[in-house]
Amino acid sequence: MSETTRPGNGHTSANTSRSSDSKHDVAVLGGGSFGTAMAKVLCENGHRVHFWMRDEQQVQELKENRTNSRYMPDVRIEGDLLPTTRFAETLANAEIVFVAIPSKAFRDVIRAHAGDFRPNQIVISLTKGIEREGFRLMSEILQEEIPRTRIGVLSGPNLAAEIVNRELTATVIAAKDPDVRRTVQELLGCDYFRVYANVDIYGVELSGALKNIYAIVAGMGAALDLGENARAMLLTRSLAEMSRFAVSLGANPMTFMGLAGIGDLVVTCTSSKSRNFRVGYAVGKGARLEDAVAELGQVAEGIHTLLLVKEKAESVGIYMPLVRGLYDILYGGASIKAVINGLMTAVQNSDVEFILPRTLAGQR
Ligand SMILES: NC(=O)C1=CN([C@@H]2O[C@H](COP(=O)(O)OP(=O)(O)OC[C@H]3O[C@@H](n4cnc5c(N)ncnc54)[C@H](O)[C@@H]3O)[C@@H](O)[C@H]2O)C=CC1
Ligand SMILES: O=C(CO)COP(=O)(O)O
Repeated sequence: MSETTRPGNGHTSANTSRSSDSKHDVAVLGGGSFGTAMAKVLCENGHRVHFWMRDEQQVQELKENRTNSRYMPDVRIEGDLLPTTRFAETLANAEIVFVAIPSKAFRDVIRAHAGDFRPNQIVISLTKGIEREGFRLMSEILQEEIPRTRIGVLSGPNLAAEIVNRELTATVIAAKDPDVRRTVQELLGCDYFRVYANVDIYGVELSGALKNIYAIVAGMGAALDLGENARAMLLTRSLAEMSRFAVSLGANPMTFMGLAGIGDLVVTCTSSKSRNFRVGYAVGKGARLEDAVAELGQVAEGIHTLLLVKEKAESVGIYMPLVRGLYDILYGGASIKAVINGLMTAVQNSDVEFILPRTLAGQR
């Protein structure tokens, strides 16, 4: 569908989809696919967007052509956009800061510039990953590095490639502070982008990171053409496994019924627009993992998240057969066929373990 005929696209130029009358200074950190998508929504909503990235060439291209062709070819960002490589300048006037830096670099970037954040500034993580050291989520890193800011997490079924075309999308803002939730809803919400609220920061953030693992699994399943029943089984057992893990670490199980849980799992496990799905698909077709990642040229967080979750699950004793199977394929040299066979012939167990605990499922 073209931009001009899309249902959510009742407008063709900047400022016409703004949800609130007032213009705010906002910052977006990270010039990749998702930073670009969020900068575009914010510009179209009429805000002044200070857009930080490390690459001077990208900044020049955005200034001259209003495009970021490395990550979003053919997409123009209209409106009040101020791209820069100067971090302090980005934050100086921003009321709210959105961070779209991959998890591997997240702490380093925030720590290096911690002094530039102001007390009470709102800082929202858009990143769906986990830090190796201490199994920290991005909001926990923000809490440690810039504790005097007000922190939130945005997560949901949000393929950047669709958002930049104004395809109808919903997301979740998770924050304890109602003012933070309201501010994000007002700044980002418009006729193609809806923002729902949650208070379970840990559940929203963890599910965003975990679903990347299952998108790789789903990509593999698609490459092998396992069938529709298998696709439904994989998706549902992925949900069971990720919620088992997250709930045992303190998340609210109900979060998995929402957009950040099942919503994000569905979109990434069924779409070839997901980079994690594409990596799984390539490996399922016989590519080596390194080649699949190199070919992608963008971040696929699930590759790293898998290692951390496998380690964590083993250390705290959480049963995660899909994580274990994917790990054996990607890092242990196991054949996909052998892993599938192992999963299908394992002890038969409970469907919904919040109703029938796994330990009781085999008893009569
Ligand atoms: N692309 C998408 O559809 C969505 C992505 N996300 C999440 O957003 C985060 C960022 O992903 P994308 O923007 O898609 O990745 P990307 O691969 O498109 O871009 C990554 C960006 O981070 C920058 N970067 C990497 N290391 C850096 C450093 N040390 N300092 C400064 N910049 C650095 C790169 O230069 C690049 O601009 C990931 O955690 C991803 O899971 C969340 C929702 C949707
Ligand atoms: O998180 C995403 C959509 O919600 C994007 O997924 P990928 O990182 O796999 O592209």
